[in-house]
Amino acid sequence: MTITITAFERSPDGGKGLARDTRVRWALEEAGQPYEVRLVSFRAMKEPEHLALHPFGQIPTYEEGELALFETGSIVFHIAERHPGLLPDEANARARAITWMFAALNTVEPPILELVTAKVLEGDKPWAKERLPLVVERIRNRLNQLSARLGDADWLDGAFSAGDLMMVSVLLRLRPSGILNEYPSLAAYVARGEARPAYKRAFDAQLAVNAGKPST
Ligand SMILES: N[C@@H](CCC(=O)N[C@@H](CSCc1ccc([N+](=O)[O-])cc1)C(=O)NCC(=O)O)C(=O)O
Repeated sequence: MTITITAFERSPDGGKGLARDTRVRWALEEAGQPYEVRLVSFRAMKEPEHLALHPFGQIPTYEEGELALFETGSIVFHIAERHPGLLPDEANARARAITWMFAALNTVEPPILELVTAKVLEGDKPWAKERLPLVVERIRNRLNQLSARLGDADWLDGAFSAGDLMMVSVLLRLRPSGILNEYPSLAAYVARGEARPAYKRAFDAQLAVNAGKPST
């Protein structure tokens, strides 16, 4: 059955991989699954048709026959469950890879999103200058812990998995801040993810959508 995802008609970053449809595109490419893309405007995302798919009026969504999903973690897990290439067959290794998916979304991404909030949404608040260093400290704490665990391994737990796909995607959000470059082993880990042919196809596909469109 045809897989259809939704993505920004025009991504604020000009389609350079930070919007979360990249994670789903990457998973589908790793799984070798063809997919269609329905582009949605910011306005359309808040209209009933899209809200029926995504209660929070966001992208991405995933449709396949009668099934409609939202939340990139859930969508990537759904793809990984049904196609080889993203989760190990061995039960314990599979469970550990899924643990790393949750760790990326629940433990590493929140402080990174706080930085985006602190800078973009709260930057003009009188207390912003006081808050920002606290946010950065929480990110550095997590990155110290993550780089200690990764050590000199290529991936978080043996072969590349959906856990790495999610962790690399989360860390990519940090790149504009420059903080990632303070952790050479994590920067190299992210670069390994970006070097994967499946990631390159996902990135190029999103960029092509935005080519020639001024970023908002
Ligand atoms: N928890 C949800 C979060 C989905 C989400 O944040 N979607 C964003 C796009 S990806 C987040 C994002 C957007 C833009 C950039 N950028 O750099 O341009 C980066 C990331 C969205 O639809 N935002 C519009 C809205 O909420 O009204 C998931 O993981 O799927």
